[in-house]
Amino acid sequence: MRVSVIGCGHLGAVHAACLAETGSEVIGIDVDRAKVDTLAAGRSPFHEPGLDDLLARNIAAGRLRFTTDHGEAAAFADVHFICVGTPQLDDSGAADLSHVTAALEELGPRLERPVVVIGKSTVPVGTTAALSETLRALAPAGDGVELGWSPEFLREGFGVPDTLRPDRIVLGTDSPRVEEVMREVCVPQILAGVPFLVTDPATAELAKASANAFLATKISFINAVAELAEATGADVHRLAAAIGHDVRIGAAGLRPGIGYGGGCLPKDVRALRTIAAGYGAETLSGLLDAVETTNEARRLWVIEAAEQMCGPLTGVRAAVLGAAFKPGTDDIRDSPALDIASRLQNRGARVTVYDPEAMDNARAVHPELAFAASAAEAVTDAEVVLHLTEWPEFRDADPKQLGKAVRARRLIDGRGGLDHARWETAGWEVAVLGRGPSE
Ligand SMILES: NC(=O)c1ccc[n+]([C@@H]2O[C@H](COP(=O)([O-])OP(=O)(O)OC[C@H]3O[C@@H](n4cnc5c(N)ncnc54)[C@H](O)[C@@H]3O)[C@@H](O)[C@H]2O)c1
Ligand SMILES: O=c1ccn([C@@H]2O[C@H](COP(=O)(O)OP(=O)(O)O[C@H]3O[C@H](CO)[C@@H](O)[C@H](O)[C@H]3O)[C@@H](O)[C@H]2O)c(=O)[nH]1
Repeated sequence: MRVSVIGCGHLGAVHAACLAETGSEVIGIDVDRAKVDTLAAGRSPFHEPGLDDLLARNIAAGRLRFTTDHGEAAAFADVHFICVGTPQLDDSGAADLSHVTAALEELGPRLERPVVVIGKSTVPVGTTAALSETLRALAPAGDGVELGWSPEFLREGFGVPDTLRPDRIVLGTDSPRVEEVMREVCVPQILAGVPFLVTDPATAELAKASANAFLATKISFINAVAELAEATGADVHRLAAAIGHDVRIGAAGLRPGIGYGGGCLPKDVRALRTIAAGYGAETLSGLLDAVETTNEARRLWVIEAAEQMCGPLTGVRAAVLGAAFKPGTDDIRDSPALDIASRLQNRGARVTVYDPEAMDNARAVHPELAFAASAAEAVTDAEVVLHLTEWPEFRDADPKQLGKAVRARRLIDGRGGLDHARWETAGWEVAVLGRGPSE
């Protein structure tokens, strides 16, 4: 099948490469010329394991190309996937749909024959219904152009395997033709046993928002329990392992720490809260308020832990290990690590950051911070070291060696995963989120 993917960022570039890998002929379109050039050269513009290989192989095989020209996509494809960004609009928390409408305004007037358009971006409930009319009115083919929504659930860092073998595919449509076309595109996944769920558009849109809200709630739940663990001498990390064995709870997404960040969970929780409040669904908006407040509280916990250890932060040299919003990516959107680094700096600390992948992105957005070329360089002369993104190289670091470089052996582990006994044996004072005073 001939498909176009409109918007080639973290979602779209992976989607385009995986569609080509599973046999579609694919054209990717983005308004960002530099991104298109990088992709066309067979390289990913961001760190996503496995994506470079897929791009290079499928471009070489002639199944995948990239352009900035929406007209080329309209002429080529029978199905178009919309993968543009839907960031937070403003302080209200609502989603900004301007990229989605711009993409449809570029594409729509060029649709002269019947085609199917499938939205994959995360959008508020009701979007498909509203935009179906807009698209039909724009397209010369009129009612022959049908819009469905199939929200995406991939995780950054696992984008390729999550797309090739997702947990499920959800399609929101009332149209048998849209369903038929989507089933054809997804044949490899369906044959592999991936559940293919067809719902009305509103249910599909809300399923995506609810999935992210649930994931965020799970993280905030364990982080809220961390508060009580700290007060009572319990260890929330061991507690999480203990309750995670219950299959009804599950261990995934139950890692306590400095909370969730990234280009999705924070904005999607706020967008759903805003929608819920708008419909008078106050139980849900209240719950999501608490989820967000808990997430924010964990960032403050780190600042307070640093103050407890070092006293007033003015002039204190702090080494921050980690800048990406999680390991496995160079994405720094709404990164808890960088937010905390900035807050420490605002309180007078002299912060040096190191991350194995996200240095360029972090430097571009946070010129106020200092950056080091390695963990060893970052901790040199530090009076406190903060572990804020759990990259394997930090877990494997030798506390004895690092201890020789610092001015004071103080560690705040905001993510867990470090062998605290090993650090303590090497003479470090260790503060761990959610570990009570008895240890
Ligand atoms: N990042 C993820 O892991 C992920 C996973 C599931 C869903 N989503 C959702 O997917 C959507 C995209 O997220 P992302 O992380 O890929 O964002 P992104 O910012 O990485 O990529 C969006 C891309 O769209 C391009 N674009 C904007 N307007 C365009 C237009 N009119 N025509 C063509 N291209 C245009 C931008 O230049 C950019 O490259 C969002 O709704 C997000 O919530 C993201
Ligand atoms: O137990 C956990 C799991 C995650 N996190 C944090 O939560 C954030 C989000 O992590 P994750 O869900 O792995 O990352 P994303 O790549 O942002 O993926 C989420 O957002 C995507 C965009 O909507 C969805 O498609 C995915 O299903 C959903 O997991 C990160 O800051 C993590 O550090 C925790 O603190 N504890």
